[in-house]
Amino acid sequence: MSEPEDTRGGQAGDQGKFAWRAFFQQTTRPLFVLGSSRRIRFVNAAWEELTGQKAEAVRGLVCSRRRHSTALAAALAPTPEALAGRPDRVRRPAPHARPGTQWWDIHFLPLPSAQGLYGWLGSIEVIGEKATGATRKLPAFLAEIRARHADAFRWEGLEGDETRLQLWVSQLRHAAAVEAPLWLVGPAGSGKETTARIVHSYSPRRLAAFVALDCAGLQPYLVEALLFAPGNVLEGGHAGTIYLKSPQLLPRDLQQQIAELAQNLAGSVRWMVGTDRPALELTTAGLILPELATTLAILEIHIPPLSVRWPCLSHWLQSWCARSHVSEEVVELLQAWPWQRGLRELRQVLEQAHLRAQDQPLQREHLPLALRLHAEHAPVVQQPIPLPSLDTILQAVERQLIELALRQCRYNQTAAAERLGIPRNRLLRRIEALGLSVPPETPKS
Ligand SMILES: Nc1ncnc2c1ncn2[C@@H]1O[C@H](COP(=O)(O)OP(=O)(O)OP(=O)(O)O)[C@@H](O)[C@H]1O
Repeated sequence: MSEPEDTRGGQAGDQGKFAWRAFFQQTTRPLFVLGSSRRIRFVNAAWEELTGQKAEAVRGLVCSRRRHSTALAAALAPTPEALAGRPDRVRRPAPHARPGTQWWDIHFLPLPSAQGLYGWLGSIEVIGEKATGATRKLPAFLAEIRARHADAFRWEGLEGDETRLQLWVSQLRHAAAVEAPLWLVGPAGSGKETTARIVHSYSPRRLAAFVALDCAGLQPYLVEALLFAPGNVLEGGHAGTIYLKSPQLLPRDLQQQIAELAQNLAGSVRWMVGTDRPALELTTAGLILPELATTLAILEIHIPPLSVRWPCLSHWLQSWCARSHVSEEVVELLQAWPWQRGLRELRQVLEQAHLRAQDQPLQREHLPLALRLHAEHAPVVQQPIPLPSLDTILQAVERQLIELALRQCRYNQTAAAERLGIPRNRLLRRIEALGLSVPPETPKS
């Protein structure tokens, strides 16, 4: 086979060349030919149809899986086996060139020539359903369940008058409007996953599923299977958002695979992550692979501490125990507790209190004993001790010194004045001013 002159293969002068191109153009299977430098030499009409890309636009594109390769170039890159001159087959997530196709099975056929390896013929078989989750039609009952579920995840659960809350919600609203991966940072139980669900339910992918993978609770091989094995959560185009909880606990090779997957799937699924520390800190500590951080920590948003989220209390009460108001006293008790397990602990306490109250208004006695005792023994804010005036202190010191000097000198005033280093007249004036009563001089024994 001689080298084609253009990617569509239409204008060759030589009849031999034209024959294979015509054949390739007629087949409905998407085909492409890479030259020995892995550049695209030819694509057929079915390939253009599949990818939505024109032959002219991709001619010369180097197909490799380097870090800065486009998703399309990475998807078409020959496998190591094919590079070694052997036929090979690989399944890869379809790039986002055209929404819909989820997986590509690519067969690489090395093309020998008199000078060595001419390049590769690639043939693509599309696996999986068409249409992204956003456009896919759901059965009515599923759509209804999903809509009801989405109702539980609304901005109202986050909003409040506090400036910090408003700023936070405006960052999240921005995150909902864009496609970039979102990295949420906050301690355990602070509401990272719930926040991610809220952002998802306002995003363009809200009709598709929110898939949460708990990398702390699942064995790494299960996380790998859920993402990469046949029947994984990405197949079928149902997933709109993948949420990874604590990916820093995954082995580094799996983190690398996820980074590559996220790069390849950019545009067809949204990635969100929840960790207890910022991505940079986890990367510096060697817990998160830099590739994963640079791929997924595009928007990093921190969950505000519970102490500034109290304006949301009535909303939480409403969603957890169908009640929107509690007395000031109960609110004060709640605010005094440290809530080390965050909103998860608060939710448990309020749900239990609600059960104890049996539909009566929530009172102090419905709260757990530990919480009530804590409030009673909470350190009382100390009032500053009032200080005596400087004159009072100086006079007290002066009085003690004069009395001491007089006692030591057996109440001889002349000797006491000398001991104090002041004239006798001055000592007499000070004795009078301080109202000291001086006994008569005692004789030497
Ligand atoms: N805005 C909210 N409105 C109502 N409930 C919430 C909200 N945020 C969090 N919660 C509740 O608080 C609990 C903890 O939330 P979530 O699981 O989202 O926290 P997390 O930070 O992801 O926790 P972890 O890191 O331990 O997984 C859950 O029961 C959740 O329902």
